[in-house]
Amino acid sequence: MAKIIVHGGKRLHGEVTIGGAKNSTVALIPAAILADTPVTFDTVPQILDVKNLQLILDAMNVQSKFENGNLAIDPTQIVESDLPSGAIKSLRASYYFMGALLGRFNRATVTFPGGDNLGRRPIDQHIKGFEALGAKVTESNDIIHIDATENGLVGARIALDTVSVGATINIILAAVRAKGQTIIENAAREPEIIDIATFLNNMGANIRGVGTDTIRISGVPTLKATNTHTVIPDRIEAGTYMSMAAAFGDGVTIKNVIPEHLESYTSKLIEMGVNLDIGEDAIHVYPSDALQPVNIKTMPYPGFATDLQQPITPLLLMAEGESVIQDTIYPKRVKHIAELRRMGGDIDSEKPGEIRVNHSPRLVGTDVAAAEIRAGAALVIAAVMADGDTVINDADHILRGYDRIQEKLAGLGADITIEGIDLINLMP
Ligand SMILES: CC(=O)N[C@H]1[C@@H](OP(=O)(O)OP(=O)(O)OC[C@H]2O[C@@H](n3ccc(=O)[nH]c3=O)[C@H](O)[C@@H]2O)O[C@H](CO)[C@@H](O)[C@@H]1O
Ligand SMILES: C=C(OP(=O)(O)O)C(=O)O
Repeated sequence: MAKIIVHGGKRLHGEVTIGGAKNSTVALIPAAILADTPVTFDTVPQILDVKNLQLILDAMNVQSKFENGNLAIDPTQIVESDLPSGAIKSLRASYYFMGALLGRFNRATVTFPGGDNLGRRPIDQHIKGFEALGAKVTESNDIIHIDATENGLVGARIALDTVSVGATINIILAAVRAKGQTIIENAAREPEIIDIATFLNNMGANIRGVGTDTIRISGVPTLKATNTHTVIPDRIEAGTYMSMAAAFGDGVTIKNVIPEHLESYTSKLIEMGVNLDIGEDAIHVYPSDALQPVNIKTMPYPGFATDLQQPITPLLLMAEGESVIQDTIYPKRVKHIAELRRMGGDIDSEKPGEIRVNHSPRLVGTDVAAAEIRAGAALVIAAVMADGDTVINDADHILRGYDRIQEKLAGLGADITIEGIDLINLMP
């Protein structure tokens, strides 16, 4: 496991450019196997999840080449094969191979996915969708078998019981080449879902209503790429740098953002008293002094993202009073709390799903561990703000989803090193 070492106390200033969204990229890569031509993406983030998805592609004889943010994938020689369970378990989004393989071969055998340990993460809604499209789903020894070879996939009306990003995308992937029309009701509306649909529609798919809670997909027989797809900017990475800049910056400009994707987040920062200059595709965060506490409830998009619940906590520690966070999506997403307390943060979660954050003007560096990606992001922010050195163990979780974090933070003036991983090839 990698370690991130931060010599804290250096205030941030300058510019940082946000990469392509992790949660788009990790769905776009499995979606690429639905194409009958090679496909290319740009502004792909340099993250461990991409590396592991490439290993999975490799096992299926799908060649991929990743250089300078450009990812080329050739699925034209794809074969069905056993997928590497280590790579599947290293990330959540490997579950998109269920929908994508189903769309391509009418069947899929995939190990139950991994990803961040945020409490229970069922996939019953994905399975409900596959079954509605005519697939038979069985599970044995942690492996899910999905089979629609007898009659093929046939469009259906699917009302999701829970608003789920993963289930919405997985059903789109399975339905895009199915016979007839599929309607997803109570669909998730995250910008990453629009990005996947844009990629597929540009290849000839017929997906309408994405961004609303009713999505209509008319199946098409073939998908062909004719241009490079640019991944949308990562709103969670942007929010992470905004929290850092507001808590410990002397003026930071965050470039390559879509401000509309961050509205529920920026409105909380403004409520706290953070001064922002929101441009067309950049946000400048001014240094802030007296910050007010706020209450936050995480909700599906366009609500406040659960993935920004942890990254905002170091900023809330600077507010003069008590802030209360309720994570309605993942009530057990609290792995940052014990670690922030060890750094001097007055933060606790005595009631399930409720986090209380109190004014803690001085954080001190120590040894901590990143139990998952956004808990890790909160620790990186706290480490930058803290007096002394912080060693963040288990940092692979952070590198799963933060593009070139050492380079970006060093560019803002932080003193950060990463050990235990070759940062160019992301190999141990
Ligand atoms: C790779 C990726 O894009 N990951 C994101 C995705 O995860 P993921 O797609 O796994 O999360 P979902 O949107 O599916 O989950 C939302 C809620 O629905 C529940 N649920 C979900 C599916 C299901 O079949 N049954 C069920 O009960 C979950 O337990 C959770 O409480 O959205 C989450 C919520 O915005 C984010 O935190 C993750 O960063
Ligand atoms: C929870 C997250 O990721 P994943 O769903 O890939 O585990 C995240 O990006 O915050």
